[in-house]
Amino acid sequence: MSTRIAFLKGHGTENDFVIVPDPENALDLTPAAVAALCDRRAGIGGDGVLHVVRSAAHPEAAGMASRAEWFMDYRNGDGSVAEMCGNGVRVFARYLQHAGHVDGGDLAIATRAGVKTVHIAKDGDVTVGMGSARLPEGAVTVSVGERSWPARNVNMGNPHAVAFVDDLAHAGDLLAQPPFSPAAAYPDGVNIEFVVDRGPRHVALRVHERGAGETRSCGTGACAVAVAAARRDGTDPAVTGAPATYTVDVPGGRLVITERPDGEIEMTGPAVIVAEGEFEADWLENAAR
Ligand SMILES: N[C@@H](CCC[C@H](N)C(=O)O)C(=O)O
Repeated sequence: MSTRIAFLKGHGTENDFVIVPDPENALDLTPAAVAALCDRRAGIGGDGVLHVVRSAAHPEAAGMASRAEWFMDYRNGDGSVAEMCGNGVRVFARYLQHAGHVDGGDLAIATRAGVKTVHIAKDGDVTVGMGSARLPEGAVTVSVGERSWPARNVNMGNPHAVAFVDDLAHAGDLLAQPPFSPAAAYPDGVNIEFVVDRGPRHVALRVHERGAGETRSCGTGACAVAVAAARRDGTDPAVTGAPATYTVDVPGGRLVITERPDGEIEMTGPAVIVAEGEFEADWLENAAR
């Protein structure tokens, strides 16, 4: 019998992840292995993998080890690497609590987009200090079928294009990557959010995630949407001097995003562990061939 490898399954607003605890970074999680784990028919199924590694044991995170014991080595469902995952970091924190590595309250988690501060509240929600957004200049256009929309380029550590539309149905089938231009705006690909208004400082989105297709939620995407909406609505905290809070409905639930005048963004939402189990190392090796 081959070695058995522990995993958990979790989600944040139905953005779902296979969680692979690997404190000493001993597993060879190739892109093909990640894709096999995330396969919804032949694997465990998920939008991505949360590879849980001690920062000191990972070459990309060793420099953050003094500030954050754990590194979220995030992979998209197609096996590609991403800089950051907003829903993932909440679920990662929930896993650390579930496994007894941390109590509730405040902790820090290393990501490829830097160290993120996390607060696990007694009521169950998790709040993440997401850092600040970058807003690269330049017009961007996204298309679905015959329709095109101007989009705002927002970088939350990972790249986003935010398009305000009249009706989320106009976004059509988001399984395939919607075309965008100019290509040079996003040399490494992009996550695309389509957004409608629901009320004052209340919006709803659908998203095509780079490396995963249409998902039920995207935390960094919700932050990018709140930032774009604040610039559109004249509530940019850097201009008004007051925080701007947006409620962002996603197909899988609701996230609340606050941007402060200093640019810092906080995201609050649920994080749930739904199952835990084991898979055979041999299965993964064969599936990843
Ligand atoms: N679902 C995530 C984002 C995951 C990474 C993204 N697909 C990318 O490639 O940048 C979130 O909640 O932020």
